[in-house]
Amino acid sequence: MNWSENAWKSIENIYNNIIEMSFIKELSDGTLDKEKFQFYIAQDSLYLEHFGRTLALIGSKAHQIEDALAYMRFAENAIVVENALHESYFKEFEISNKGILQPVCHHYIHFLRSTAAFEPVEVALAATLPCFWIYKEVGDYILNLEKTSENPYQSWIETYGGEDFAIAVKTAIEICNKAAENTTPEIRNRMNEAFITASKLEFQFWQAAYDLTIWE
Ligand SMILES: Cc1ncc(CO)c(N)n1
Repeated sequence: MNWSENAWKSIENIYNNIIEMSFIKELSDGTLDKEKFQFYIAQDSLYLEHFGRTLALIGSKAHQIEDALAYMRFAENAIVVENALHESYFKEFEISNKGILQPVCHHYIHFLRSTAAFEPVEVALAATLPCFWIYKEVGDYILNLEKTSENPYQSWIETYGGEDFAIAVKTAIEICNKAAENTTPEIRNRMNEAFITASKLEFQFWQAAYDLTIWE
C-alpha cells in the first residue's frame, strides 16, 4: 500500500462523516439555506487566497523542479480561477463583501501557513492534500447522486466533481507519494498526522458554515 492509500484509510471515518453532514446533504438536493451558502462562499474566498499563497510557498521549497512547477500552478489556479468563480457567486448570491476570517477558517488557514513555514516540505505537501482530495471525492459523490433539477448550487458541484479537478488531484496525490517514498519513517508519520488534521478541518469548515459560527 502506498502512502496515500494508507493516509486515505486513516481518514475514511472523517470522510464518511463529511458526506453525512447536513451541509453536504442540503447542498446536494438544493435545499441549503442561502445564508449558510453565503457564509461558506465568503469564508472560502478568504480561504482560497491564503491557500494559494501557501501553495506558492510550498512550491518554492519542493525538492524537484517539476513538483515546484505543479504547486506554483496550483497556487495560480487557487487565486485566479477560483477567485473569479467566487466573484460570480458573490453576484449571484448577493454577497457584498467577504468580511473577516471567522474562527474555523482562521484556524485552518493558519494551520496550513505554519505547517508550510515550519515543517519539512513533505509534511506541508501532505497538509494540503485533503483540500484537493476530499473536495474531489465530495464533488464526485454529489454528482453521482440523483440530480435534483434546478439546484442553485449546481455550478459549485460541477467545479469539484468531474474531470478537470480530478487531474490536479491525481498530480497532488502522486507528488505526496513520491515525497513519502523518499523521506524517513518519522517524517512519513508526520505527513500522515498533517493529512488527518487537515481532513478534520475540512469537516469543521463545512460545519462552521452550517452553524454560522463567528467570533464571540
Ligand atoms: C476549505 C476548502 N478546502 C478545499 C477547497 C478546494 O480547493 C476549497 N475550495 N475550500
